[in-house]
Amino acid sequence: MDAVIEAQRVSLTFQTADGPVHALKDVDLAIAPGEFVSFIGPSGCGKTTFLRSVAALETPTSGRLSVNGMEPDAARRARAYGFVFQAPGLYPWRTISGNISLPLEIMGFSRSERAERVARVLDLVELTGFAGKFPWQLSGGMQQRASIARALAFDADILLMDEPFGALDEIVRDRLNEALLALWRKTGKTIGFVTHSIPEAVYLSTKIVVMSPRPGRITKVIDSPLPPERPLEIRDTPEFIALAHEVREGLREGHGYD
Ligand SMILES: Nc1ncnc2c1ncn2[C@@H]1O[C@H](COP(=O)(O)OP(=O)(O)OP(=O)(O)O)[C@@H](O)[C@H]1O
Repeated sequence: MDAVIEAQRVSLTFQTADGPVHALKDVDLAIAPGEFVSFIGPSGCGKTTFLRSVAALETPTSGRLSVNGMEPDAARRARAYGFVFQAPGLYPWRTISGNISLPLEIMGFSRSERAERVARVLDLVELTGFAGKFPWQLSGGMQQRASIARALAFDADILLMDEPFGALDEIVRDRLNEALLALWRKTGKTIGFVTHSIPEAVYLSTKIVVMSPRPGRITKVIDSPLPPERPLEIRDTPEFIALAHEVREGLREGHGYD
C-alpha cells in the first residue's frame, strides 16, 4: 500500500548566529497506513524537527516530504493529522470539553457536530466524566489525555505526537502507553511518536526509527516482531528484551548515548 508519510532525502539546516545547524540530513523514510512509528535518539538528533516538518511547522531545506500524497502544507490545510505537543497546552479558563471544541469552533463546525465529536473523543481517552471540569482540576496525565482528545477531534487518519508523556511519572506513563495502544488498535490511525525512552518505543511501536545527531539522520529502522496486543507484562518477555537491546545497540552505533 502507498506510504502515508514519505520522506526522500529530506535535509533541514537552521542558520543560526553560531553558524549552520544540520538538524536533518538525507532522511529517507516511508510510513505505511496504520503503522505506529517511534523516533528515538539523543537530544538534538532532529526527532522534533522531522515531526514538525511532517506537520508543516518547519520547511526542509531540500528533499521531498509527502503526507497523504500531498505536500505538508496542503496536508495541513486538508487537516490530514492531529498534533500532540509535549505540554498539554490547555486554556485554564475553558473546561475540558471547551478546550477540545475550540479548534472545531474555529473551523466552523456546528454546535451539534462539536458536541458529538467532543463526546466521542472524550470516550476514546476515557475522560467522559470530566467534560465540565477545568484543566487545573485534572492530574497531569488526564490533562495530556485531554490534549490527545483535542488532536483526535479532527478525526484525521494521522496522529503526530512529540514526546507527549515525557513530563509524566513512570506509573502514569505506563497507563497512558496502554491507553494509547488500545486507542491505536481501535482506530487504526497512523501514529508518529517522538520519545527518549527505549521501553516506551519498544512497547508502543510497529517500527522504531533510531536517529543520531550532528548531522541529524536515521541510523537504523527496526520493524517490531511483537504482536499488536501488548499487555504491560510483555516487557518481561525475551522478545521484548531482545528488541530493547537492538534499539540500545542502534543508539550506541550512532554514538547516541556514549
Ligand atoms: N528553530 C531553530 N533554530 C535553530 N536551531 C534549531 C531550531 N530548532 C531546532 N534547532 C536545532 O536543531 C537540532 C535538532 O533539534 P530537534 O529539536 O529536532 O532535536 P530533538 O532530537 O527533537 O531533541 P530533543 O530530544 O532535545 O527534543 C538541534 O541542534 C537544535 O538545537
